[in-house]
Amino acid sequence: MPLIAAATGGSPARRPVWFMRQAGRSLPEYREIRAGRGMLESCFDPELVAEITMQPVRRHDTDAAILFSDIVVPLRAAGIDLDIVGGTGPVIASPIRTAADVASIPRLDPAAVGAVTSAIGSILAELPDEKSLIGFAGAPFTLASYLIEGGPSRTYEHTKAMMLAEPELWHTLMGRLTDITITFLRAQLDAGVDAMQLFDSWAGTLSKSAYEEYVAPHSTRVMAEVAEYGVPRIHFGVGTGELLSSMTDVGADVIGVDWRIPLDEAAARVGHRVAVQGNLDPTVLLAGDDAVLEREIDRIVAAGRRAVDAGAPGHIFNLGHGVLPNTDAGVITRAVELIHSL
Ligand SMILES: Cc1c2[nH]c(c1CCC(=O)O)Cc1[nH]c(c(CCC(=O)O)c1C)Cc1[nH]c(c(CCC(=O)O)c1C)Cc1[nH]c(c(C)c1CCC(=O)O)C2
Repeated sequence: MPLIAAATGGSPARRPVWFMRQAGRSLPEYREIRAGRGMLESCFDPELVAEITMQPVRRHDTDAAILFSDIVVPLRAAGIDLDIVGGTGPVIASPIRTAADVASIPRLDPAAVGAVTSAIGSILAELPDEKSLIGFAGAPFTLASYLIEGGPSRTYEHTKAMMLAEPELWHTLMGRLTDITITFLRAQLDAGVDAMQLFDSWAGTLSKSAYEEYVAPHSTRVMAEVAEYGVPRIHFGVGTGELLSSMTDVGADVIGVDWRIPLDEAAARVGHRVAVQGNLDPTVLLAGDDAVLEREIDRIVAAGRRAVDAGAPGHIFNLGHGVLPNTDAGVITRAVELIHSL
């Protein structure tokens, strides 16, 4: 599998590429199959999960499928009242702010994500041998930010207030979310996913010292509790240029990089200890200009080569964040062809 080879210092048969949010609104076949069905309800329908996961692999020939699910699926499965609102994201019915709120967070019974694990079985049966299935979970900090703010946020003010002013409560909350994340990942790993990605999408809002004190111990526990499976552990966040080395220290095998920092510089920041994944700006796919697409893909491929020449174990091509919903599916296919041809 090219993705596994690139993650582990091997020689991939071709340059591996997949895109965050490759399964989603950019695909007409996704919009059709999701019509009239809620996002969360879809995530608990094993046939739908398997079908949507496979759609971008069939259409674009990416080297990996990423499980169609969401970071709040294990929270919902544990019994937390929340919804995913189109155009907004996760919305929590009662934000978690007090000690009583934190104490009320349930444990996750692996049987409650049986729809996810059964979908994984169907996907693995259909996925060609050379393609990898990536499982994922939200990291404890990013989950905590949704639970505390009650939804998306620009400032994360309630989250940071709890972290700084009530550190004991914060660590109790993070401990519970860490348990849920570990259970969700282990269920996917037991079902046979080939690699996993921990999404700490919003960790970039934190200073390095806050990340290391309030977040890293919990993400370290997540990574340690899945290490025995021996599958590549990818760690990603947006705006995390200053955190890359701390996010590697928690126990990543691959560091996901957003578009703000060149891949070779990112690789140097982590001492070439781990493979790099990224990092085309998702808006490049919207520019509507083939020459721009070629030039920008060339730039990423060249930086990835320099990273590997300097000692990084490998480069997995991806975007710096998810595919934007307005992206033309044909442009994504063209990008994959280009990346494979270089
Ligand atoms: C922060 C976060 C969330 N969910 C996720 C993250 C981490 C990744 C990241 O940083 O983007 C993870 C996620 N969510 C989804 C996937 C599927 C796999 C894939 O990447 O293709 C993955 C990996 C499907 C989804 N998750 C969501 C959609 C869109 C819902 C729809 O199609 O109706 C999809 C395909 C909903 C969602 N869920 C969330 C947001 C911000 C949104 C978007 C809201 C919107 O724009 O409507 C929370």
